[in-house]
Amino acid sequence: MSLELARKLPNAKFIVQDIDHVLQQAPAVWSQELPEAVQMGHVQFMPHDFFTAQAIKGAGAYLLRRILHDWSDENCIIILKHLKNAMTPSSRILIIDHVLHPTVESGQLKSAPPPLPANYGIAHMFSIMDDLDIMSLMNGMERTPDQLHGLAERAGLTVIKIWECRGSMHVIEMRLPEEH
Ligand SMILES: C[S@@+](CC[C@H](N)C(=O)[O-])C[C@H]1O[C@@H](n2cnc3c(N)ncnc32)[C@H](O)[C@@H]1O
Repeated sequence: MSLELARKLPNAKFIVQDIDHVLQQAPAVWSQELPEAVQMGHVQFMPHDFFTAQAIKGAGAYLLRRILHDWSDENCIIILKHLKNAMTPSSRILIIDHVLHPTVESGQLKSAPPPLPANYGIAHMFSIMDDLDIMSLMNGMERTPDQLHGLAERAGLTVIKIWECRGSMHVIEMRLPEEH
């Protein structure tokens, strides 16, 4: 996803993190797909275990695409707390995952008009199937807006907005809570 964003945002800087043996494949892909970003130093590759402290402090955005759905709540809270400790007030975490839309409305997602169920019924099937897949494969889960708010709260963060996208994956924006 960073590669596609780098195409759209040619002046942005990206630091791609993953566990070492996975990350080793990234430079060749970027060099082939977007060599100008590599040549201009707009992308760096940094091995990182997200269960350890985040070395990049005060990034504009920490992007987690299809990461949290692999993990239990307890592990997600560890991942989020490490990011929280690296954030400044202008930083945000952008989580890209399926967001489960309850059939009885969520209040935080746009509902289908009656008589359809609030989540458009079968149109939401893929997210629910993905929820079952990820539970059986990884002991993970897709989450409802309330569950995402719960994770944020337990990690000491705030969900600012769930950005609804045309597909079934949405962008959940979290920030540090405002100081009072
Ligand atoms: C479902 S893939 C998502 C990859 C990518 N974000 C995407 O959207 O295509 C999950 C990624 O998490 C990485 N990962 C797993 N455990 C990790 C850890 N402890 N620290 C950092 N990355 C990890 C995997 O290597 C894999 O690349």
